[in-house]
Amino acid sequence: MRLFIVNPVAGNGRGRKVWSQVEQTLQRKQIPYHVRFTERPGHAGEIARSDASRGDLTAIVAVGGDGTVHEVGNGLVGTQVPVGFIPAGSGNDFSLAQEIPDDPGKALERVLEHRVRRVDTANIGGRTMIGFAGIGFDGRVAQTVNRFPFKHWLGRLNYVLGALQVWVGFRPIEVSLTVDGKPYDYSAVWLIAITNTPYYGGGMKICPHACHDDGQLDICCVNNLSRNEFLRIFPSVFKGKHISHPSVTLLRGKEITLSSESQLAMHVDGETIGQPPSSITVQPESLWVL
Ligand SMILES: Nc1ncnc2c1ncn2[C@@H]1O[C@H](COP(=O)(O)OP(=O)(O)OP(=O)(O)O)[C@@H](O)[C@H]1O
Repeated sequence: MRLFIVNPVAGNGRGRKVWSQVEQTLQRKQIPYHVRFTERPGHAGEIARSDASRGDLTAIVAVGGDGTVHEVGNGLVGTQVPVGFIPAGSGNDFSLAQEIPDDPGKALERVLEHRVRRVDTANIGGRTMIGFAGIGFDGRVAQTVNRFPFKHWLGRLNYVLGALQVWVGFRPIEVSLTVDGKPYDYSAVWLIAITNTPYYGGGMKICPHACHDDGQLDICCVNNLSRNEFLRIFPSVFKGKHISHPSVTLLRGKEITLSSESQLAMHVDGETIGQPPSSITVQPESLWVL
Protein backbone atom coordinates (compact mmCIF):
# COMPACT_ATOMS: atom_id res chain seq x y z
CA MET A 1 0.00 0.00 0.00
CA ARG A 2 1.21 3.52 -0.86
CA LEU A 3 0.70 6.54 1.39
CA PHE A 4 0.37 9.94 -0.29
CA ILE A 5 1.25 12.96 1.88
CA VAL A 6 -0.33 16.01 0.30
CA ASN A 7 0.70 19.58 1.13
CA PRO A 8 -2.49 21.42 0.12
CA VAL A 9 -0.83 24.86 0.30
CA ALA A 10 2.20 24.00 -1.89
CA GLY A 11 2.35 26.01 -5.11
CA ASN A 12 -0.45 28.33 -3.91
CA GLY A 13 -3.02 25.53 -3.65
CA ARG A 14 -1.65 23.51 -6.56
CA GLY A 15 -0.99 20.66 -4.09
CA ARG A 16 -4.71 20.11 -3.58
CA LYS A 17 -5.52 20.38 -7.33
CA VAL A 18 -2.73 18.00 -8.32
CA TRP A 19 -3.88 15.54 -5.67
CA SER A 20 -7.47 15.50 -6.97
CA GLN A 21 -6.13 14.64 -10.44
CA VAL A 22 -3.89 11.90 -9.02
CA GLU A 23 -6.71 10.52 -6.86
CA GLN A 24 -9.06 10.22 -9.85
CA THR A 25 -6.44 8.17 -11.70
CA LEU A 26 -5.82 5.91 -8.69
CA GLN A 27 -9.56 5.30 -8.31
CA ARG A 28 -10.08 4.69 -12.03
CA LYS A 29 -7.26 2.12 -12.01
CA GLN A 30 -8.54 0.66 -8.72
CA ILE A 31 -5.16 1.09 -7.05
CA PRO A 32 -5.44 1.09 -3.25
CA TYR A 33 -3.85 4.01 -1.38
CA HIS A 34 -3.88 6.00 1.84
CA VAL A 35 -3.77 9.79 1.89
CA ARG A 36 -2.91 12.32 4.62
CA PHE A 37 -3.02 16.10 4.25
CA THR A 38 -0.46 18.25 6.04
CA GLU A 39 -1.89 20.71 8.55
CA ARG A 40 1.18 22.77 9.41
CA PRO A 41 4.89 23.18 8.63
CA GLY A 42 6.81 20.08 9.77
CA HIS A 43 3.73 17.85 9.65
CA ALA A 44 4.81 15.93 6.50
CA GLY A 45 7.99 14.85 8.32
CA GLU A 46 6.06 13.78 11.42
CA ILE A 47 3.66 11.67 9.34
CA ALA A 48 6.47 10.06 7.30
CA ARG A 49 8.51 9.27 10.43
CA SER A 50 5.64 7.66 12.32
CA ASP A 51 4.02 5.84 9.36
CA ALA A 52 7.29 4.44 7.95
CA SER A 53 7.34 1.94 10.83
CA ARG A 54 3.79 0.65 10.17
CA GLY A 55 5.19 -2.20 8.09
CA ASP A 56 2.45 -2.21 5.42
CA LEU A 57 3.69 0.73 3.30
CA THR A 58 5.54 0.09 0.06
CA ALA A 59 6.21 3.82 -0.51
CA ILE A 60 5.42 7.28 0.82
CA VAL A 61 4.71 9.80 -1.92
CA ALA A 62 5.11 13.54 -1.32
CA VAL A 63 2.67 15.74 -3.26
CA GLY A 64 3.98 19.30 -2.97
CA GLY A 65 7.19 21.25 -3.49
CA ASP A 66 10.82 20.90 -2.42
CA GLY A 67 9.88 21.73 1.20
CA THR A 68 7.49 18.77 1.31
CA VAL A 69 10.10 16.40 -0.18
CA HIS A 70 12.63 17.72 2.32
CA GLU A 71 10.30 16.91 5.22
CA VAL A 72 9.20 13.49 3.93
CA GLY A 73 12.81 12.59 3.03
CA ASN A 74 13.90 13.57 6.57
CA GLY A 75 11.26 11.19 7.92
CA LEU A 76 12.36 8.29 5.68
CA VAL A 77 16.14 8.58 5.66
CA GLY A 78 17.77 5.41 6.93
CA THR A 79 14.56 3.37 6.41
CA GLN A 80 13.77 1.06 3.51
CA VAL A 81 10.55 2.85 2.62
CA PRO A 82 11.13 4.74 -0.65
CA VAL A 83 9.99 8.31 -1.20
CA GLY A 84 8.06 9.16 -4.38
CA PHE A 85 7.32 12.67 -5.60
CA ILE A 86 4.48 14.32 -7.48
CA PRO A 87 5.63 17.94 -8.06
CA ALA A 88 3.15 20.65 -7.09
CA GLY A 89 5.39 23.41 -5.73
CA SER A 90 6.87 26.60 -7.08
CA GLY A 91 10.53 25.54 -7.46
CA ASN A 92 10.62 21.74 -7.76
CA ASP A 93 14.41 21.40 -8.01
CA PHE A 94 14.17 17.87 -6.67
CA SER A 95 12.06 16.80 -9.65
CA LEU A 96 14.50 18.47 -12.06
CA ALA A 97 17.41 16.61 -10.46
CA GLN A 98 15.60 13.27 -10.37
CA GLU A 99 14.08 13.79 -13.85
CA ILE A 100 10.57 13.45 -12.46
CA PRO A 101 8.01 14.79 -14.97
CA ASP A 102 6.15 18.01 -14.04
CA ASP A 103 2.92 16.51 -15.36
CA PRO A 104 1.11 14.86 -12.40
CA GLY A 105 -0.15 11.93 -14.51
CA LYS A 106 3.36 11.12 -15.75
CA ALA A 107 4.86 11.61 -12.27
CA LEU A 108 2.27 9.15 -10.92
CA GLU A 109 3.22 6.63 -13.63
CA ARG A 110 6.80 6.88 -12.43
CA VAL A 111 5.68 6.21 -8.83
CA LEU A 112 3.63 3.20 -9.96
CA GLU A 113 6.61 1.74 -11.86
CA HIS A 114 8.21 1.40 -8.41
CA ARG A 115 11.83 1.39 -9.55
CA VAL A 116 13.84 2.08 -6.41
CA ARG A 117 17.19 3.89 -6.45
CA ARG A 118 19.32 4.67 -3.41
CA VAL A 119 20.60 8.22 -3.18
CA ASP A 120 23.03 10.05 -0.92
CA THR A 121 21.89 12.64 1.59
CA ALA A 122 23.90 14.75 4.06
CA ASN A 123 23.68 15.24 7.79
CA ILE A 124 23.59 18.96 8.55
CA GLY A 125 23.45 19.36 12.32
CA GLY A 126 20.96 16.51 12.73
CA ARG A 127 18.81 17.60 9.80
CA THR A 128 18.97 15.72 6.52
CA MET A 129 19.78 17.53 3.28
CA ILE A 130 18.13 15.74 0.38
CA GLY A 131 19.43 17.76 -2.55
CA PHE A 132 21.17 21.04 -1.81
CA ALA A 133 22.13 23.61 0.80
CA GLY A 134 23.56 27.10 0.62
CA ILE A 135 25.40 29.53 2.86
CA GLY A 136 25.80 33.29 2.50
CA PHE A 137 24.08 35.00 -0.42
CA ASP A 138 21.73 32.15 -1.23
CA GLY A 139 20.91 31.55 2.45
CA ARG A 140 19.69 35.15 2.45
CA VAL A 141 17.84 34.64 -0.85
CA ALA A 142 15.99 31.64 0.66
CA GLN A 143 15.04 33.76 3.71
CA THR A 144 13.79 36.52 1.42
CA VAL A 145 11.87 34.27 -0.98
CA ASN A 146 10.19 32.36 1.87
CA ARG A 147 8.84 35.70 3.14
CA PHE A 148 7.56 36.92 -0.27
CA PRO A 149 3.80 37.41 0.01
CA PHE A 150 3.50 36.64 -3.72
CA LYS A 151 5.87 33.60 -3.70
CA HIS A 152 3.28 31.14 -4.95
CA TRP A 153 2.38 33.13 -8.06
CA LEU A 154 5.88 33.53 -9.43
CA GLY A 155 7.27 29.99 -9.70
CA ARG A 156 10.95 29.96 -10.61
CA LEU A 157 11.00 33.75 -11.05
CA ASN A 158 10.95 33.97 -7.21
CA TYR A 159 14.62 33.14 -7.00
CA VAL A 160 15.65 35.70 -9.58
CA LEU A 161 13.67 38.45 -7.82
CA GLY A 162 14.92 37.30 -4.39
CA ALA A 163 18.50 37.26 -5.64
CA LEU A 164 18.22 40.81 -7.03
CA GLN A 165 16.77 42.07 -3.74
CA VAL A 166 19.56 40.49 -1.65
CA TRP A 167 22.26 41.54 -4.15
CA VAL A 168 21.62 45.24 -3.45
CA GLY A 169 22.75 45.06 0.20
CA PHE A 170 24.80 41.86 0.53
CA ARG A 171 28.21 42.08 2.21
CA PRO A 172 30.63 39.25 1.35
CA ILE A 173 32.08 37.33 4.32
CA GLU A 174 35.24 35.46 5.34
CA VAL A 175 34.78 31.67 5.60
CA SER A 176 37.19 28.87 6.53
CA LEU A 177 36.37 25.39 5.29
CA THR A 178 37.88 21.98 5.59
CA VAL A 179 36.97 19.34 3.05
CA ASP A 180 37.99 15.83 4.13
CA GLY A 181 40.54 17.46 6.45
CA LYS A 182 42.09 19.79 3.85
CA PRO A 183 41.83 23.49 4.87
CA TYR A 184 40.61 26.32 2.61
CA ASP A 185 40.35 29.98 3.65
CA TYR A 186 38.17 32.18 1.49
CA SER A 187 37.89 35.94 1.76
CA ALA A 188 34.98 38.01 0.42
CA VAL A 189 32.70 35.00 -0.05
CA TRP A 190 29.39 35.54 -1.80
CA LEU A 191 28.13 32.01 -1.45
CA ILE A 192 29.00 28.43 -0.71
CA ALA A 193 26.62 25.83 -2.13
CA ILE A 194 26.77 22.19 -1.03
CA THR A 195 24.85 19.79 -3.23
CA ASN A 196 24.05 16.23 -4.17
CA THR A 197 22.30 17.30 -7.34
CA PRO A 198 23.21 19.80 -10.05
CA TYR A 199 20.13 22.00 -9.57
CA TYR A 200 18.98 24.38 -6.90
CA GLY A 201 17.15 27.68 -6.52
CA GLY A 202 14.59 27.01 -9.24
CA GLY A 203 16.80 25.46 -11.91
CA MET A 204 20.24 27.00 -11.32
CA LYS A 205 22.91 24.46 -12.28
CA ILE A 206 25.22 25.43 -9.43
CA CYS A 207 27.32 22.23 -9.28
CA PRO A 208 26.84 20.86 -12.81
CA HIS A 209 28.76 17.64 -12.11
CA ALA A 210 27.06 16.73 -8.82
CA CYS A 211 25.77 13.19 -8.69
CA HIS A 212 23.29 11.83 -6.15
CA ASP A 213 24.91 8.42 -5.69
CA ASP A 214 28.67 8.97 -5.78
CA GLY A 215 29.10 9.09 -1.99
CA GLN A 216 30.41 12.67 -2.23
CA LEU A 217 29.15 16.20 -1.71
CA ASP A 218 29.85 18.82 -4.38
CA ILE A 219 30.77 22.31 -3.22
CA CYS A 220 30.73 25.58 -5.16
CA CYS A 221 32.37 28.63 -3.59
CA VAL A 222 32.03 32.07 -5.18
CA ASN A 223 34.30 34.78 -3.78
CA ASN A 224 36.30 37.91 -4.56
CA LEU A 225 33.85 39.42 -7.00
CA SER A 226 32.62 42.98 -7.24
CA ARG A 227 28.87 43.51 -6.89
CA ASN A 228 28.55 44.26 -10.60
CA GLU A 229 30.67 41.30 -11.66
CA PHE A 230 28.53 39.01 -9.48
CA LEU A 231 25.42 40.26 -11.25
CA ARG A 232 27.11 39.90 -14.64
CA ILE A 233 27.98 36.22 -14.15
CA PHE A 234 24.73 35.37 -12.35
CA PRO A 235 22.70 34.39 -15.48
CA SER A 236 25.43 31.93 -16.54
CA VAL A 237 24.57 29.69 -13.53
CA PHE A 238 21.35 28.56 -15.24
CA LYS A 239 23.50 26.72 -17.80
CA GLY A 240 26.31 25.83 -15.41
CA LYS A 241 28.69 28.10 -17.36
CA HIS A 242 29.72 30.11 -14.24
CA ILE A 243 32.25 27.38 -13.34
CA SER A 244 34.82 28.70 -15.82
CA HIS A 245 34.99 32.08 -14.00
CA PRO A 246 38.19 32.53 -11.91
CA SER A 247 36.15 33.50 -8.81
CA VAL A 248 34.31 30.17 -8.79
CA THR A 249 35.93 27.19 -7.03
CA LEU A 250 34.50 23.68 -7.14
CA LEU A 251 35.41 21.12 -4.47
CA ARG A 252 34.20 17.63 -3.64
CA GLY A 253 34.34 15.60 -0.43
CA LYS A 254 32.60 13.51 2.20
CA GLU A 255 32.95 15.75 5.23
CA ILE A 256 32.96 19.55 5.39
CA THR A 257 33.60 21.77 8.38
CA LEU A 258 32.81 25.47 8.36
CA SER A 259 33.74 28.44 10.44
CA SER A 260 33.32 32.17 10.11
CA GLU A 261 33.51 35.29 12.26
CA SER A 262 30.35 36.59 10.60
CA GLN A 263 26.72 35.65 11.05
CA LEU A 264 25.92 33.20 8.24
CA ALA A 265 22.50 32.52 6.77
CA MET A 266 21.88 28.98 5.56
CA HIS A 267 19.15 27.05 3.80
CA VAL A 268 18.76 23.30 3.42
CA ASP A 269 16.66 22.24 0.42
CA GLY A 270 15.34 25.83 0.35
CA GLU A 271 14.20 25.75 4.00
CA THR A 272 15.92 28.44 6.10
CA ILE A 273 17.81 27.12 9.13
CA GLY A 274 19.77 30.17 10.31
CA GLN A 275 23.35 29.72 11.54
CA PRO A 276 24.98 26.61 9.95
CA PRO A 277 26.32 23.76 12.09
CA SER A 278 30.09 23.29 12.20
CA SER A 279 30.12 20.07 10.19
CA ILE A 280 28.31 18.53 7.25
CA THR A 281 28.71 14.85 6.44
CA VAL A 282 27.56 12.78 3.49
CA GLN A 283 25.25 9.83 4.23
CA PRO A 284 25.86 7.52 1.26
CA GLU A 285 22.83 5.80 -0.29
CA SER A 286 20.75 6.60 2.78
CA LEU A 287 17.45 7.43 1.07
CA TRP A 288 15.43 5.19 -1.22
CA VAL A 289 13.79 7.12 -4.05
CA LEU A 290 11.26 6.12 -6.70
N1 LIG B 1 -1.15 22.95 5.99
C1 LIG B 1 -0.10 23.75 5.93
N2 LIG B 1 -0.21 25.07 6.21
C2 LIG B 1 0.85 25.91 6.11
N3 LIG B 1 2.09 25.53 5.73
C3 LIG B 1 2.26 24.23 5.42
C4 LIG B 1 1.20 23.28 5.51
N4 LIG B 1 1.67 22.07 5.13
C5 LIG B 1 2.98 22.25 4.83
N5 LIG B 1 3.33 23.53 5.01
C6 LIG B 1 4.65 24.17 4.72
O1 LIG B 1 4.57 24.73 3.42
C7 LIG B 1 5.89 25.08 3.03
C8 LIG B 1 6.02 25.11 1.53
O2 LIG B 1 5.85 23.82 1.01
P1 LIG B 1 6.59 23.36 -0.33
O3 LIG B 1 8.02 23.76 -0.28
O4 LIG B 1 6.27 21.94 -0.51
O5 LIG B 1 5.84 24.18 -1.45
P2 LIG B 1 6.34 25.43 -2.30
O6 LIG B 1 7.02 26.40 -1.40
O7 LIG B 1 5.18 25.91 -3.08
O8 LIG B 1 7.35 24.75 -3.31
P3 LIG B 1 8.94 24.92 -3.58
O9 LIG B 1 9.65 24.70 -2.27
O10 LIG B 1 9.25 23.84 -4.58
O11 LIG B 1 9.14 26.29 -4.11
C9 LIG B 1 6.79 24.05 3.72
O12 LIG B 1 7.73 24.77 4.53
C10 LIG B 1 5.83 23.24 4.60
O13 LIG B 1 6.37 22.97 5.88
